[in-house]
Amino acid sequence: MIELNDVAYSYGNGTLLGDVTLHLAPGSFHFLTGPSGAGKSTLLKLCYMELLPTSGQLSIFGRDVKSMSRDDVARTRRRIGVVHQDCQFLDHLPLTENLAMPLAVTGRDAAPEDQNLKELMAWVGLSSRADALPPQLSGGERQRAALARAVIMDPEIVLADEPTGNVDWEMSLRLLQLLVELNRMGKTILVATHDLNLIRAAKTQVSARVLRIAGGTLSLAGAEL
Ligand SMILES: Nc1ncnc2c1ncn2[C@@H]1O[C@H](COP(=O)(O)OP(=O)(O)OP(=O)(O)O)[C@@H](O)[C@H]1O
Repeated sequence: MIELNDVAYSYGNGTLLGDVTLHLAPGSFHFLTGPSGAGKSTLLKLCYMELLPTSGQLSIFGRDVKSMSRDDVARTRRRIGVVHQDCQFLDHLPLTENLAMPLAVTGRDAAPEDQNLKELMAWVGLSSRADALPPQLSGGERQRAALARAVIMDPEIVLADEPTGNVDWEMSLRLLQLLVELNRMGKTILVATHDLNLIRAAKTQVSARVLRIAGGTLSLAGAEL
């Protein structure tokens, strides 16, 4: 689904990532961990083509990103759902309208009474918050809303950057459960997280590979996980 071969990335002030090789197979579940500032978000941005490699090869759904036109990139991105670290919403629009926004962009039905939208709200446990404005949501509600928005286009891949940041343990487990359910539906999942307890909890439920990024390189995490 996503293949990085000897990918390096630099923001211009020295190499942040060097020779990173990563293959995300269809239906796989990966965690990406490592110290703050190691480059987890950067690697996710490469997987979403928000950034392009400084060198090396990045292929998504079998196509080298270098050969993609702007339209190809837009089409490819629709097949990837992203939960951003800061999960921003349009504060003046109710939650349902925020979640329906990706549908509206592609000209699909975005009405609040849309059945898929209703089911999605129920799936993340936010049916009763449909009319709430984003600033009225709790941290856990925002994170669940961000996950719902990421999957509204029924993507094949879900990339989540610290999806359990700023929520308590109970809510972390609930969010993990949603990610596990998505994986059981066949979606390929990549989650960047600091939370080793979350990874341990996940490993009792799914066969997840844990990668650690440090010093610019990617390796399989140790036996402590
Ligand atoms: N747009 C940018 N321009 C320059 N440097 C950047 C930019 N974005 C990130 N960096 C730097 O790149 C490094 C890696 O950042 P990144 O956000 O990928 O790390 P991370 O592992 O996700 O960190 P955290 O766990 O704290 O979220 C950091 O030193 C950061 O300051």
